[in-house]
Amino acid sequence: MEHNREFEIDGNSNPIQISRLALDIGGSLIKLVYFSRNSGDDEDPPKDKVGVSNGVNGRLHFAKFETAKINDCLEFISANKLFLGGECDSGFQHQENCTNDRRFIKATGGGAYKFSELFKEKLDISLEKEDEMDCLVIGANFLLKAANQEAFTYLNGQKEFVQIDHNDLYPYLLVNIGSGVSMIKVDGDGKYERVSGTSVGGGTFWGLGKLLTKCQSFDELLELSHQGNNRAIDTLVGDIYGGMDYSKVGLSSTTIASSFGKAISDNKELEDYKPEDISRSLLRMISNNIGQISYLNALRFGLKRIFFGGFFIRGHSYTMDTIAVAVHFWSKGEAKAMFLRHEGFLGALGAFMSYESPSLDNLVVNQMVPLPVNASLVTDTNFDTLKGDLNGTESIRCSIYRA
Ligand SMILES: Nc1ncnc2c1ncn2[C@@H]1O[C@H](COP(=O)(O)OP(=O)(O)OP(=O)(O)O)[C@@H](O)[C@H]1O
Ligand SMILES: CC(C)(CO)[C@@H](O)C(=O)NCCC(=O)O
Repeated sequence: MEHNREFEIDGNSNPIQISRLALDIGGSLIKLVYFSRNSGDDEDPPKDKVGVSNGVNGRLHFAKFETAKINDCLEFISANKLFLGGECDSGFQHQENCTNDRRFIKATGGGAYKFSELFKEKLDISLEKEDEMDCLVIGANFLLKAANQEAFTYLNGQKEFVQIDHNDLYPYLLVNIGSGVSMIKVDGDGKYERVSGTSVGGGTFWGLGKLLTKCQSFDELLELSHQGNNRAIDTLVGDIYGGMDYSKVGLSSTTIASSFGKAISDNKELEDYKPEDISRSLLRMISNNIGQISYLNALRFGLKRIFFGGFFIRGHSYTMDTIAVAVHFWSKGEAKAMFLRHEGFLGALGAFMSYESPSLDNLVVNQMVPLPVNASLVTDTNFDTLKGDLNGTESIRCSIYRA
């Protein structure tokens, strides 16, 4: 059990009980959300109106694995017995008492179809499939309503949390930047339409970046972009206009006129460019493009708020800044780009929320209190297969109760 502190025997020697695991198996990453109930007496369980205990306290945990390393994920689930919850879990029973022998976990994303057999074969688990878009919307609505300090704006390096008025949440545009990008107009709980998408997304950044820079990991590529200068490769308006702005149409000399445009005229080979400059140009090109398409879709439907999720963003300042500037620029300040702390976990959370336990009519997760320790979504760490990377240490205190 040394892989993940959350599974250690606690101070009272009570094993922490894991119940309810959900997966989002995407083109690039597998996201896991699971609930561990508190081991004992540290907090009173939730009570109903007449004071009868009707729930359990615990923590929501988040972890992720590269889809290409799905065997690490299977090993993680197996080693930590994450599947013991599932249907057996009522949220109230001890797992030892569970007599149900059918094991299933909720799963969404394309991989829920692609890897269904693998889960059956290796873990004897059935994946109960939930629609990817349904899950994204459920996850986003849930976070926007239930979580403290979930949505924030990012402008000029400043992060500002946005207070969401539950009565004035809809409509909004949800832009999920995964391997590809989905744009979803959300009108309410379960009311949405996928209005657009683009194949130029996170997979494009990582895929092209890998080819062009020889980086071995996404983190390395992202890290490189910090030190790069996109002007080394991008053609700016000033490069075309002899250093001047093209002010008649509102283009300053520093605006990118053509991403990677200098590669044509420079007469250089790939090796002559610094990998950090390539990474920066690529990140800027893709973020800009997504910001612009998002704004155009918001405009189509008169939406003022655009929430961006997906693991491409990765809490990365330059990515968020570029997207926010693009939305601000194209909308002339009318539309607002907002980001979500749990960016990449929307789908997995949606799958998690879709459990219908026979003994729980309505599942409600409340008391979302981000933990001050280990709760940062912006600390970049290297991928650790058994812990999941970055958000593997993230957990949120919450309660599950019968509504
Ligand atoms: N450790 C990582 N390894 C690979 N890609 C990463 C990593 N961290 C962030 N990314 C970025 O996140 C993207 C995947 O995001 P996300 O997990 O939200 O989508 P997905 O579910 O895999 O994709 P899709 O929904 O299109 O199937 C990658 O394409 C890459 O740009
Ligand atoms: C195919 C999905 C939905 C899989 O998550 C995603 O990668 C995506 O939205 N791609 C963009 C496809 C398009 O609309 O062009």
